[in-house]
Amino acid sequence: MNVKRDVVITEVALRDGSHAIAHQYTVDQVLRVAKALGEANVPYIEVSHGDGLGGSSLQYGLSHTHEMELIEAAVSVSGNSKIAVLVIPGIGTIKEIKEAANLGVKMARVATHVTEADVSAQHLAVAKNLGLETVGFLMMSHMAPVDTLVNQASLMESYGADTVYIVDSAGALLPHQVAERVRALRHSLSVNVGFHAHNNLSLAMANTLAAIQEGAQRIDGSIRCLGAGAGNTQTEVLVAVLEHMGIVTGIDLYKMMDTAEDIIAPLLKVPQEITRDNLVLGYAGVYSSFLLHAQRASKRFGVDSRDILIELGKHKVVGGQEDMIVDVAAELAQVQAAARI
Ligand SMILES: C[C@H](O)CC(=O)C(=O)O
Ligand SMILES: [Mn+2]
Repeated sequence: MNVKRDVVITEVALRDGSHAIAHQYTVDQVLRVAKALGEANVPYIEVSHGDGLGGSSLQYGLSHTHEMELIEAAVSVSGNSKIAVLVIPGIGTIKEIKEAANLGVKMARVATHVTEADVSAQHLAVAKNLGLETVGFLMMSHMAPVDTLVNQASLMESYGADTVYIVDSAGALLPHQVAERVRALRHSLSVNVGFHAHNNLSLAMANTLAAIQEGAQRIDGSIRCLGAGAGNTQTEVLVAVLEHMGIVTGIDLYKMMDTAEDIIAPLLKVPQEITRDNLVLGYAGVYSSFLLHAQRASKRFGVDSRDILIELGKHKVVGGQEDMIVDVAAELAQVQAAARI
C-alpha cells in the first residue's frame, strides 16, 4: 500500500529486541514477526544481532541463529516493507554490509558513539555505493553537548548519510533535551533527522513526541516495547497517539495490536517493564544493552546489579566496553568484602 507518511517509523524489535532475548531469535520467529509487520505496512524493519552485524561473539552474546539467515527470512516475507540492518564499524565490516545488500536489505544504519562519527565514513560510503539508503546513528547522545552533537551529525551528513539519528541509548534524556537536540540538528543539517528512544525513565513516548514536534521525520519504535533495557517507544502505542494528533504513519493500528498480542507477547520470558535495573540504566546514563551483562556479573560476583550500573555510569563507559562490566563488578566485590572485614 502506497501512502504518504508524515513520520517514517523503523521497527526495531528484531534488532534492538534481540538484546532483550539474549540474541536467541529463530528463523521461525523472524518469519512470523516480519510477515505480520509487513502486513501492517510498517515501512522499515530492522533485523540484525542486537549489537548490529557481526555482533555474535562472547563479548556481545552469541546469536542462536546466524543473522544472515534471519535477514534472508525477513526479506522473503516482508512484502512492501524494507529490511534494514544496523552496523557498528569495527564489530561489523564492509563484507557483512555487502552480504546483507545481496540478500535484499535496503537500508544500512551505521552506528557510532556520539563523539566518534569519523569512524562511520567508510561504512556509509560503501552502503551508499551499494545503492542502500543510509543512516548515521549517534549512540549515547546524552553524553555530548549539543554543539558536539551537531558537529558529529554534520560529519555523518558529509559522509553521505540520508538521515542522522539522535540515539538515546541509555534512555537518559529528558523531553526538553531531546527538543533542543532535534532543533539544533534540523537547523544545521539538510538531511532528515531521526530519533531513537529507550524507556528506562518512562520517557520514550514523551521524548519521541518532543522530537516529532521539533521536526524529526524518522522515528524508531519497538512493538510491545521489545528492546534493550525497558525497551523503546512502543510502536503500536505511538501509531495510535500519532493518529490522534493527525500525523500519518501509514501503519495499520489493529494489525500492530494483534501482532503485539499474539506474536510478540508469547516470545517474552518476562514482560518489558521498568524494573529497578532498567530504571537505574536511565538514571545513571548507562547503555541499555548492558543490562543482561550487568545482571550476569551481579550473580557471578554477588554484587547488587544497581551498584554495578551506577559505577559504570560514573566511569562513563560506552558501547563496546562490555568487558568493563566484569572488571567493575570484580572491583566492587573486593571493595565490599574489604568493608565487611
Ligand atoms: C548497538 C545498540 O544497541 C544500538 C542502539 O539501539 C542504541 O544505542 O540504543
Ligand atoms: Mn537502542
